[in-house]
Amino acid sequence: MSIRIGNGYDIHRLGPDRPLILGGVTIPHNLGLIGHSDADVLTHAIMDAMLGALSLGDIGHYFPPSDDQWKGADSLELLDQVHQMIKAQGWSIGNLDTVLVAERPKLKPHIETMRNRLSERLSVAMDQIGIKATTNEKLGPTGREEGISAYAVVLLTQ
Ligand SMILES: Nc1ccn([C@@H]2O[C@H](COP(=O)(O)O)[C@@H](O)[C@H]2O)c(=O)n1
Ligand SMILES: C[C@@]1(CO)OP(=O)(O)OP(=O)(O)OC[C@H]1O
Repeated sequence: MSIRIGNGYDIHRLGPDRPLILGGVTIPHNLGLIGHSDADVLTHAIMDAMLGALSLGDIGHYFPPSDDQWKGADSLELLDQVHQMIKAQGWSIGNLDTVLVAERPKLKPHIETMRNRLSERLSVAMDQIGIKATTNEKLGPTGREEGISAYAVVLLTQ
């Protein structure tokens, strides 16, 4: 068996009149993430980790923010495309693990829903999807609630 590992990171600004979508799940909050797409920072980090594992570049290469085609894009649909790319090369997801950095809202009540949504979308078991949340102890841009960031590590097997 061959294995490959990749990591991904993303951050998006928070602002009013936007939904907060994380891992394909809309989370009730007074602020949402701003982006050209739906700004699902968790799914973006996961896609970059999947691409990185196979040295395929990053999501901006495939879905340029300058292209109107991706305006308001559902990041789960982009995830489907990235998943197809890795499957086309004969790779499967071994597991993935992620960290969400958000001062607010409390994400713990939504983590199982996110894990479930992503495991269904990627056709893997829930125990292959790790999602953790932490505050940034009020430090830096995430600590000041200017944005939410996400880190992801993905292991691929062949
Ligand atoms: N947005 C968040 C941030 C954290 N949590 C949960 O709280 C725990 C403690 O967080 P600290 O940053 O104070 O270490 C963390 O382990 C998460 O379980 C959360 O639900 N939502
Ligand atoms: C998926 C894309 C598409 O515009 O989403 P954005 O909302 O622009 O988010 P970002 O993480 O800044 O860049 C990735 C883009 O490719």
